[in-house]
Amino acid sequence: MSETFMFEPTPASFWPAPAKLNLMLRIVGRRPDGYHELQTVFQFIDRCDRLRFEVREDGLIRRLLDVPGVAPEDDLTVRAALTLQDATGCRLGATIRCEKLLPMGGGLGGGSSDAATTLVALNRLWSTGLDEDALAELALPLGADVPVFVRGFAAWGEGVGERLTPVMLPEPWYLVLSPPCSVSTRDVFMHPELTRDSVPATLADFVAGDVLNDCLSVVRREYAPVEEALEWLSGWGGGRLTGTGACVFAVFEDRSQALRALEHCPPAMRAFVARGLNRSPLLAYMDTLA
Ligand SMILES: C[C@](O)(CO)[C@H](O)COP(=O)(O)OP(=O)(O)OC[C@H]1O[C@@H](n2ccc(N)nc2=O)[C@H](O)[C@@H]1O
Ligand SMILES: Nc1ncnc2c1ncn2[C@@H]1O[C@H](COP(=O)(O)OP(=O)(O)OP(=O)(O)O)[C@@H](O)[C@H]1O
Repeated sequence: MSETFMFEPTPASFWPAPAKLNLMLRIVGRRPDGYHELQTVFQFIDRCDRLRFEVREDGLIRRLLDVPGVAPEDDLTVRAALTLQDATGCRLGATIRCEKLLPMGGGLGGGSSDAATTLVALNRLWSTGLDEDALAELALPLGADVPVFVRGFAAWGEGVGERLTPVMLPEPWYLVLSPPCSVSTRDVFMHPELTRDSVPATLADFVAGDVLNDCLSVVRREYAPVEEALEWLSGWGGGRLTGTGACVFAVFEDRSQALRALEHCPPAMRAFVARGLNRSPLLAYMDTLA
């Protein structure tokens, strides 16, 4: 059996930073600043990074655990905390402990979600009192995926992912494969052969089964492990790419079917089973603090 990591509930003392899946992704244009205009459907899954925050009186922002290959000043949790300090003039600081369980460069949005959880958590712990719209505005410059994690609802996304319309979707089980490679979002968006002029779709098209991801052909050509994962999933009803990859996923109506597929997963492939969620575990965690 492959190396697997099953879902473990996030202990109550941790702030969760859940992963997302892009259930479809169309690239419908390019802005003058080079960013691409997208249409996408975001849904959360119940697999999360785990964060803890300690408020400091000295105003400093400190990171407790290293994220491999990411300098402290580039860490999205640190940048999110500094952004909130700047925006509010808050003189408090924080020590941030971020336990990474989500693969990096996987298209699961782990770094973006860490940033969103930091904004939401420190806004509460520092009593800075920003509302959701203000936090989402601070979120966007940190990354195109950060606003959806701040808002916490499965969404139809347009623009660069900041124009979000909440959607209620089925909440199936997913088998997520994490191929042994990291895909740079920037490299995929820079690729000369990327499709950039897809005909815009509607949410109704998605619901009717149009689950195209325009990054797929470039990513499967450039990254052999992604291609291998997709080939394997073709025997289980077919796989899809999330974001720019590298992770791919298949959809199952119930958990036991997903677990059966997981048991047959090739040994070299890291994989896990997760539940689709229309409401983020971050919001559920906030409910427990009320
Ligand atoms: C592919 C998605 O994950 C889909 O949800 C997101 O659009 C990417 O979001 P993200 O990782 O937060 O991306 P960012 O950190 O904002 O951008 C990384 C790089 O990807 C390119 N980029 C990103 C998003 C976008 N709509 N067009 C782009 O061209 C830009 O070159 C940018 O420098
Ligand atoms: N706390 C963090 N956790 C993960 N990555 C971080 C963090 N801070 C900065 N980064 C940088 O952000 C990059 C993207 O990380 P992330 O794990 O979000 O990728 P991703 O899942 O492909 O995201 P997306 O789907 O949003 O493109 C990393 O390669 C890393 O350089």
